[in-house]
Amino acid sequence: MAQAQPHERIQYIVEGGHRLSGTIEPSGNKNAALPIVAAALLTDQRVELTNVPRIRDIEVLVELIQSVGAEARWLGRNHLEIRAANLRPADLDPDLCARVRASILLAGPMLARCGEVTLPPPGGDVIGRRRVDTHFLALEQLGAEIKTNGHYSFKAKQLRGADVFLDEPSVTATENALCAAVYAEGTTILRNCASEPHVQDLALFLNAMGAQIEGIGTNTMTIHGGKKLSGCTHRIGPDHIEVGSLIGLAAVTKSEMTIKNAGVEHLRSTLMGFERLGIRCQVQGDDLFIPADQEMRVQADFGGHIPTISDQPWPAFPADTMSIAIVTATQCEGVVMMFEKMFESRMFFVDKLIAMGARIVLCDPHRAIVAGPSNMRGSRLESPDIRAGMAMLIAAMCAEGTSTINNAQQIERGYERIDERLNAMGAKITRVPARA
Ligand SMILES: CC(=O)N[C@H]1[C@@H](OP(=O)(O)OP(=O)(O)OC[C@H]2O[C@@H](n3ccc(=O)[nH]c3=O)[C@H](O)[C@@H]2O)O[C@H](CO)[C@@H](O)[C@@H]1O
Ligand SMILES: C=C(OP(=O)(O)O)C(=O)O
Repeated sequence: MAQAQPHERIQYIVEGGHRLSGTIEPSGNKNAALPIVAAALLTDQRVELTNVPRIRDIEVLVELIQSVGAEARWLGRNHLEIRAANLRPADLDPDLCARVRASILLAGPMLARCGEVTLPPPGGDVIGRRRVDTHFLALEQLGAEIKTNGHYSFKAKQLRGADVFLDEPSVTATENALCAAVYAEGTTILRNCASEPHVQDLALFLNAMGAQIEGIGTNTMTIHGGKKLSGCTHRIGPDHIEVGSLIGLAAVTKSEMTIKNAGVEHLRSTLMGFERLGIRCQVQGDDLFIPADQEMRVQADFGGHIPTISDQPWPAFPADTMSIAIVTATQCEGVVMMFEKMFESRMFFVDKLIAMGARIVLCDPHRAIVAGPSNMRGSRLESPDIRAGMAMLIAAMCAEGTSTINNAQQIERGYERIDERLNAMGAKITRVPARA
């Protein structure tokens, strides 16, 4: 089983120029599974989760919940059982917390169950400043006292419902606020909240546990708190970011691909973004069929003007699909502006694509102009974050020659057995573990 161990460094050696064909199913959504695993701490009863992606971020979070007293065991490859009968607000391992952004998601559930928790700062992708202010704003208004001294200490004698207006629709802050609000006495209204598919999935999970959350999928949720939460079984929804990655990959390698159970209800903005690059997918029930013969021509705006693909909070084009859209655009005819509005360092990886032959001007940290198509050459690459790493893998697969991607354990933070699953469709990726 290709599963990186903590501290293990992974290298991918990728032979470019192979077409893929076949059927693939996306894994469960990483960013849904993470808050849901954390939210399983809200009940002392047994929770069963299926379709859990077996990725590094989940393994780390499972270790973290075990360290505060939860029992967790894998019943199958993607089937996780959690029982948090006895929780203690123990010290959390700073190294583990620093490995994932999701460690911050323990704040809401631990505060609810134990009345206190101290968290070392979270980690996650280094793609720009990762604010925690919105988490503090929401939890404070729900009754928490927060002290920061290198670590973040949260305490609450009694969480109470409140009318909370978030200063920005932060995904993980909305998730922490939801977990605290379902436990709080009284009604909470969360305004300007995030509504990504993973936020929706968490809210559906909490409702399955007995919570009463209204407005799921909108930017105002009302939570009638204080209900006794019980155990439940929940299936994690498909990862729309992985689906977007597969669309880009199929298009640039001229592959015919069917993505089974793609979760098409959450793909409108993604499909619209790729359509701007001349890539069209056919929706067949809940499957997505990607034909091999794509137009791959940038669709100009009315009047022949250069179009833009920009990300924004849901339901707009997802920030985590931006790096994939950039690498895909290098293979499309025409000029397009890529506008990353949310993170200030996410675009820096384009220098690696430029070294491979891509024609990209990085105008500033947020905007890049891509002119295609370019012939890409195999290269030595270093993956800085999950999505840039996936973008590099895609570039390597359409390049002439062989590429080496170092730091590929970053890719495995978010994509389960991606080498095996792509090789099964005709890719040539060799995974080489190397001790740090
Ligand atoms: C574990 C997890 O779920 N991680 C996801 C979560 O991170 P996370 O919850 O950390 O991201 P946030 O939603 O808090 O914010 C992401 C970035 O966007 C900025 N921002 C946010 C809202 C807004 O209206 N304007 C704006 O500029 C924030 O200041 C921040 O720089 O959501 C991000 C945005 O979808 C994703 O990239 C991450 O994969
Ligand atoms: C930025 C991401 O993840 P995280 O927030 O966990 O770093 C991502 O999934 O692209």
